[in-house]
Amino acid sequence: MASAQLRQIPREEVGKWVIIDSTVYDLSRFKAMHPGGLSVLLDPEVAGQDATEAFFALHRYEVLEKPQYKRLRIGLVAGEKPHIHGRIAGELSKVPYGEPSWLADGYYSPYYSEGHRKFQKAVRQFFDEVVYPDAIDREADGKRPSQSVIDKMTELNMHAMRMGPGKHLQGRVLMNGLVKPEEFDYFHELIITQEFARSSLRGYGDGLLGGKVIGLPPVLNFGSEELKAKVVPEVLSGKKFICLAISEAHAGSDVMGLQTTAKKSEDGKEWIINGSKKWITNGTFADYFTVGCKTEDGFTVILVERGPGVETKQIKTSYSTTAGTAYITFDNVRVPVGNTLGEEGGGIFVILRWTTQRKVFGKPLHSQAVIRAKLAGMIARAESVQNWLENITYQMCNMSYRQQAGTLAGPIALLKSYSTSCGQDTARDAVQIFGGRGITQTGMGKFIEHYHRTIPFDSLLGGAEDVLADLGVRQALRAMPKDARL
Ligand code: HEM
Repeated sequence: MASAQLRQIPREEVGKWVIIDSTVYDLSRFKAMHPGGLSVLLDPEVAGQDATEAFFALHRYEVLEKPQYKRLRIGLVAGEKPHIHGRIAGELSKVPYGEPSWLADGYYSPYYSEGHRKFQKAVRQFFDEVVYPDAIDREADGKRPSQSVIDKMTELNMHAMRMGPGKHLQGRVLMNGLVKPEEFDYFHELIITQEFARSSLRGYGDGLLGGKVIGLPPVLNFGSEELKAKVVPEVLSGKKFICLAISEAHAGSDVMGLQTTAKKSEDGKEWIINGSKKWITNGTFADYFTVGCKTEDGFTVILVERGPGVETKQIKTSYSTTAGTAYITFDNVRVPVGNTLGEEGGGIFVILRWTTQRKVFGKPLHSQAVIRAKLAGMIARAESVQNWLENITYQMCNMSYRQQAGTLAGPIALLKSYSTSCGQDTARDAVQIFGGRGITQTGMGKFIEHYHRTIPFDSLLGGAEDVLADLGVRQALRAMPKDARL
């Protein structure tokens, strides 16, 4: 803050002005424009007084940071210094349980090295300074994330890092050289994912090539060399967007019930695709579509480039339009057979392998036991999810890709289901604690309102909660020893 240039005003001379956090504000010209009205500012407990407590009971800190309100500052109370702060770019929160325990003061973790810590700090700084301001603006205007943010992410190779460890990182400078490609592991990926979530704006986060995280792996793992050489660099440099187009109006998580068809042309050189897809993240602005199709042999995944016969329309969901959620129609779209990802008829393998891995009053309020009980539940849920997540990440760091697919699909499905159900419980509790503010899109409870509104997405995307939990249990049942008895 530019407090250094502000003049010193003795407390007894503050007169008609107002003090907030040892800073003196002249509200005379602002009064009539105050969104909270005039009368509150004329209240004898506010006008000419220290209104710090009253102010922070009603506003988020960021209100004071806005340039139009910064101009109302005229001085500092002599001999005092402001000490209240909001979000400080790049810094860790000191609020208990406000960070995963490995980032909390005095805690240890077997999973993270000094290198991970430096990496986390740099990623947070980047998110706070570059991503967060754009997230706020785009949530407000509903437009797709700014290309300038996508380009800055490209400079750090963030798009490539979001795909996890692997060959696609070779030869790249990651996070300005902070981590070598061969050292990048699943904990680095986890750090990026969690910093993404911290921006608190669910739709925007998905808008930042969220479709790529699920749409590109089938290309990387099952595409021909020719296809990869063209598509992967374009997508990882943020120049083109890709999305995963599986679900349909008739079939959500039920992949085998899809109705979009792909038939071979007479000369056998092309696929001809017809059908529609619904709820496709990034679809409105995607250049490539990883499409699940019904074919003669079963279910086949095919990469489609935007072109004749492909149409995308925005779907208005209860999260923001920044995610580009689309309804897509394919009308006799012709695609070279070389765009087949994996085996013809082998599509279920291509998709399931990825979707199961997707993660992804008077007295203070806390003086009431019922509120503390809610907080206890919220803390326990967040801590248990984080610990389970770190354990699975650790297993991933030590298993081959094949072992991960075989051993971890069930636990990941259960963890995904558990974490989104915890998230929904926590969102409900948070709204109860915040009251009306928790259902208001502006002001103090805006992130609670946003979270409560958007958490159901996570419980549905990548496999509905109940379906995934059942998948996890079925995998466990298959592994039951045949000779074990009670
Ligand atoms: C620098 C001084 C102030 C500024 C710049 C300011 C600005 C604002 C803004 C931008 C809002 C809209 C709320 C939001 O969406 O976050 C608001 C609401 C409000 N303000 Fe202020 N305000 C100031 C001082 C005060 C003071 C001293 C009081 C008296 C206690 C007050 C009482 C209120 C009330 C009651 C609301 C409505 C809150 C709600 O809708 O929940 N404001 N103010």
